[in-house]
Amino acid sequence: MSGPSWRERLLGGFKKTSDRLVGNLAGLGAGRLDDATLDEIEEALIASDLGPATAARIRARLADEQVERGMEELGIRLVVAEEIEKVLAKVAKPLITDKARPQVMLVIGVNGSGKTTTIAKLAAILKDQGLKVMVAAGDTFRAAAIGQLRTWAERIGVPIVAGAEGGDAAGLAHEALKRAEAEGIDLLIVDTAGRLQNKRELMDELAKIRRVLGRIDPEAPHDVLLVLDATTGQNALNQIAVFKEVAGVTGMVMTKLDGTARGGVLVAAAEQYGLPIHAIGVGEKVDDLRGFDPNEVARIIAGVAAFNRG
Ligand SMILES: Nc1nc2c(ncn2[C@@H]2O[C@H](COP(=O)(O)OP(=O)(O)OP(=O)(O)O)[C@@H](O)[C@H]2O)c(=O)[nH]1
Repeated sequence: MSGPSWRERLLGGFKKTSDRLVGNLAGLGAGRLDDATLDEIEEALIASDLGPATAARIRARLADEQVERGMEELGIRLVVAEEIEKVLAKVAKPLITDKARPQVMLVIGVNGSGKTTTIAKLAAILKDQGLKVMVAAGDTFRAAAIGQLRTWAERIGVPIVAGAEGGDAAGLAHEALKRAEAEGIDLLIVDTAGRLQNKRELMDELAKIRRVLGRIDPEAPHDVLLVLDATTGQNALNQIAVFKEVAGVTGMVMTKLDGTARGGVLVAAAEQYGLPIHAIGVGEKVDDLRGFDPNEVARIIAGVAAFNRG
């Protein structure tokens, strides 16, 4: 084995986030934690994209603990880590892949969020675990999206169902599920178009795909996975609201947590929506997508990964 470990990648991936949070908190704990200082801490946490609710809770906890003089910066960060962990622990849920045969997973998200790459990563990981995986190029809106998924499918060695650009996505999903059933596939992952600028069209298209799949298997799709690009910050949070409304999201994957200072948005998304977060992406390689340990990620974000608990 060569290359950095997952932990090293995780540390690298959240470095900017962590640096930003630590930078925002720098020097704030040197004096007494009076109201003005607590306000500053709360603002620093919000500036780090953690979301207002988490920031307010951390403020309240610091105030509650009757922290008198000289609360060290490190002490504050340990509290921050604990609170982040609590938020993440509620949503960090592995993807369950034994719901049905074939299990149908609809993958949604705006163009560029990392949808295709995430489908490829998931397909590769689950194939490695011994599942028979098939992908369907349901983003018929763009020829490039179809081509990109095809390239990935060939590289990973999983079957793909794809049609022509501009084809009917629901028809394609139907054909894919029929084939998946006939070929004894365990998991069918269906890509979709993510045209958020036209909410009505997107809603109609996703509803049609669901309807068509449901005709073959009333339980399908078993999962509706939303892929979010962490670098878009607040915009990613808005996307959750829209996709929840149009598609009944069952879980999320957050990508591009590497090289962005916006990793706090993972916490804000968890806090605000409480939807399961199945995996996070910290790079472009297959191995860069995984489920996560809330304690580990919280400590990395808060910049206390090197310190023991307690
Ligand atoms: N750094 C980094 N890049 C990522 C990650 N996930 C995806 N990408 C990159 O983001 C870009 C967009 O990813 P795609 O998978 O093509 O996104 P998409 O949502 O399918 O976009 P369309 O194909 O345009 O619909 C690609 O260059 C990916 O390699 C990640 O976790 N980290």
